[in-house]
Amino acid sequence: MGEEAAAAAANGLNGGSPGRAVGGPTNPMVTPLLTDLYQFTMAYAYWKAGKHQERAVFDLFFRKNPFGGEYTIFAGLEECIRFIANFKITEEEISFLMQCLPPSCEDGFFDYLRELDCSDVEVYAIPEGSVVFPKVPLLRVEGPIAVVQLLETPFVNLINYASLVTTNAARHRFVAGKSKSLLEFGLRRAQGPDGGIGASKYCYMGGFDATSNVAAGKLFGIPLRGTHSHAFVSSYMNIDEIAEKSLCSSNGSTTCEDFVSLVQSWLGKIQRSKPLHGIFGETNQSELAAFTSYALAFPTNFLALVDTYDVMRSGIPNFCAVALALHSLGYKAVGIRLDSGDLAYLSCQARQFFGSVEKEFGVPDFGKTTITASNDLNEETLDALNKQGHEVDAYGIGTYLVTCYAQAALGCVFKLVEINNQPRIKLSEDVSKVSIPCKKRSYRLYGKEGYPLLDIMIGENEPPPKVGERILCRHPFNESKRANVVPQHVEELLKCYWPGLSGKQREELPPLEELRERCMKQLDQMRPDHMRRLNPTPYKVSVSAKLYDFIHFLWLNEAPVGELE
Ligand SMILES: Nc1ncnc2c1ncn2[C@@H]1O[C@H](COP(=O)(O)OP(=O)(O)OP(=O)(O)O)[C@@H](O)[C@H]1O
Ligand SMILES: O=P(O)(O)OC[C@H]1O[C@H](OP(=O)(O)OP(=O)(O)O)[C@H](O)[C@@H]1O
Ligand SMILES: O=C(O)c1cccnc1
Ligand SMILES: [Mg+2]
Repeated sequence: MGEEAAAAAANGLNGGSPGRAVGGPTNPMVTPLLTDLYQFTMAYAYWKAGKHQERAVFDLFFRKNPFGGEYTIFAGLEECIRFIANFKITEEEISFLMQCLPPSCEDGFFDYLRELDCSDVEVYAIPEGSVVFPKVPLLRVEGPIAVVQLLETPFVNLINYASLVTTNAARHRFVAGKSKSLLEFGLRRAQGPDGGIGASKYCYMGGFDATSNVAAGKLFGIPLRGTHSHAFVSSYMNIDEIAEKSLCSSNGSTTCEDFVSLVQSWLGKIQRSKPLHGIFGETNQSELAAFTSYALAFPTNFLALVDTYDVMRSGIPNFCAVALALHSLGYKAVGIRLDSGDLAYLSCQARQFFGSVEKEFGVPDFGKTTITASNDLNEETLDALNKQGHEVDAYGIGTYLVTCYAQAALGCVFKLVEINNQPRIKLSEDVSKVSIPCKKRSYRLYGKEGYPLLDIMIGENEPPPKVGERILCRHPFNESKRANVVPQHVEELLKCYWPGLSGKQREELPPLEELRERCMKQLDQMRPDHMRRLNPTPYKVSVSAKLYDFIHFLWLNEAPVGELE
């Protein structure tokens, strides 16, 4: 740490911003060089023209909600703040940049880069974990144009996937329902290590209960959960492999010297029982060996993967034999995992079997034994299971969740909206791609029933909407779409997360648990028709009458008039 940085840390400052010191990005690959080359070439051109210190305002926003839905969850803000709080180009990186840029680039530019940090940058953002909508800035970044330009790529990178996968997780939670456990099992299928770590963090934010990813558990304190794999089951050849057979009872009062025989005697009882008789004959003994061995290792956490050989003819009766043996020693088995076949049918069959065991052997709550399902699950399969009726208590979801298979990217963009207090606009043939100019404020207006009605953007110096006061809200580009709103509650969306030299109070970065709670609460607050999977109602995003007029004035001003011959 350099002298200045050390002094800043000692004062609880980072880059001149008051508040608790902010640690570095989770991924050490997130450095100032994690940007596109053109950001550095533009920075040079700004510097060469003496324009690099001009004050610019950029908005970071997306244009369309993902997954065919009408909402998105905003995530990735903390990592952006961690990045700018520690933004410093090292001498080694400067040397590399000298090689990348043309030899004609003057040394003075590299001296400028050496001194560069984000102390003069201001970042206003919607709190992480919020429900957000297209066109409304998630971030408003102000500062000297050259440095803010360098932030474009890392900011968009840090927010795009984070928001996409959080939204994906929230959508899975919505279909699964609140009572089900959702376990993220995607690490092996994620797009590399960063994809895996990010997926675990943001799926938790979006409403998952736990992850199998141990590193994510350590980094973020996410609850860790897991079962075992088919390899564990098929690694056993027969029951004689188990050498250490003794198991102490749960209260420590007795020791069963031969747990294997106890399991076998319970299997015999299940086989001889009238109500269960006929469902199965001989079960697979190597599977029984695997389950018994696992129970000996984890008597208080016994959970078995039951589909290696045959779910109903082997896996379930073998599981029950081990679970009943554990029960006779005072333990309670956790449950089973199904990883193939018709999960609706098999979960119902398994539940029925557990119910019969409960009755037959008088084991309280055995019928409620947890059933976990996995195997290429996604929103559609969860929805199909709901429609068919099932008995699954927990889902382990990997590939479709973490790779965001249903949509490759969110498509966040970073657009210049003002320079030197002059509003700027980006035009496009496609109206939805026209940017909304000006340094703006955004508000969420709530109606009588407590639901958010719409988001409105206004010019920075316009008076904010007030509770009980009618305000005209206009579609930014469609003249005929407008509505008068009398809000019952008004929430300003952009808060100061990095004050630069403005002297404003900086919002603290809440722990992940709090972001998750915010996300759950916000989703609960939404009007149900915006949330439904099929043909959801679009949420309205609007601008004030004054901003509407200004957008269209600037549009006409900037767009050349065509000539027809
Ligand atoms: N009841 C159900 N309704 C709709 N989809 C289901 C149901 N049960 C399972 N699925 C899904 O159907 C797919 C079944 O996958 P697949 O055809 O590969 O069979 P499998 O059960 O995995 O067979 P295998 O034993 O060969 O692995 C998975 O995506 C799973 O999530
Ligand atoms: O199915 P996903 O949603 O990606 O969830 C994770 C999967 O990973 C594991 O097995 P893996 O897929 O590695 O092997 P398997 O399909 O042969 O069981 C597990 O059994 C799940 O099926
Ligand atoms: O713990 C599990 O069951 C698990 C973990 C990762 C992937 N598949 C399954
Ligand atoms: Mg699989």
